[in-house]
Amino acid sequence: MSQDMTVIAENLVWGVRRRVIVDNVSLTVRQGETLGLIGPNGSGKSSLLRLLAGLKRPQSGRVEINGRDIAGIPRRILAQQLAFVQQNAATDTNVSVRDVVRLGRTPHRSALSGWSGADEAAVAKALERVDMADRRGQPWQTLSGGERQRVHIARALAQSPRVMFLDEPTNHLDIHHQIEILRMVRDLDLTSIVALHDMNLAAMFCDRIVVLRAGAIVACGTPREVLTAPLLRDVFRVDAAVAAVAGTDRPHIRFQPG
Ligand SMILES: Nc1ncnc2c1ncn2[C@@H]1O[C@H](COP(=O)(O)OP(=O)(O)OP(=O)(O)O)[C@@H](O)[C@H]1O
Repeated sequence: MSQDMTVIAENLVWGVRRRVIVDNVSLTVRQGETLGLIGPNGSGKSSLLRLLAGLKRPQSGRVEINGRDIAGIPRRILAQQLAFVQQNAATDTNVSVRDVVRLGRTPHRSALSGWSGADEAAVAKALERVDMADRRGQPWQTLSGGERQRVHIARALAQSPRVMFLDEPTNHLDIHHQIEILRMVRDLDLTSIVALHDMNLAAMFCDRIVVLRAGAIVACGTPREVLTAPLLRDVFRVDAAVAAVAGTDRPHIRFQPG
């Protein structure tokens, strides 16, 4: 199998009754790239992520990963390649942190194989990466919101995916962990698509940014190309001063009270 984990969406359309929620979206996410998805509340970021990950079927259009239409890939095979970190995902059974992260190994195990050294190593490394190794025995229900979020990210990492989808992964996280998680996502050797509200974080960590409004792409490019004062006014209805961060080609946004 080729190792090229390019994600290609062609003319995706999805809606509910007469309302179009994802409106003819086409995009390409290159192997190894970190793509940011930004847009106002309700602009369709989560819906688009779910279509791209094969968790929802488009009404028309298609998604191709590694050159294959994902509609034709069995769920288990897809889960060996894609991981999804949901917004406010719930885990409501009586389990420990380690148990939650172990679930990430499920797609790689067969009914006959026992828990292997490789499984154990993947879980240990994932817990380490999100700074939760010393909490592995703690009951899930007792974790704080940010700790739960980090454990869900660890579960996705334990899945050893080639493509990772993250829906507002920095929600609930303190600033240190916001930066650490996004730095890790950027530096991992995988293709990632991240819905984010914080545009300065998107500017810092994404290779390219797609801007959604009412389900349609209104801009796509590098943070410098996309995050301009006119776009922020037009799409997000805020006044902002955008400056280049010294020594980089990345913008920094300073929002201005009206
Ligand atoms: N199953 C559904 N039935 C009805 N409406 C839906 C459904 N799923 C999504 N929507 C609507 O589609 C729109 C887009 O939702 P989505 O969650 O994709 O937006 P979002 O950009 O991720 O929003 P946010 O920034 O608030 O998380 C919203 O107005 C939502 O209410």
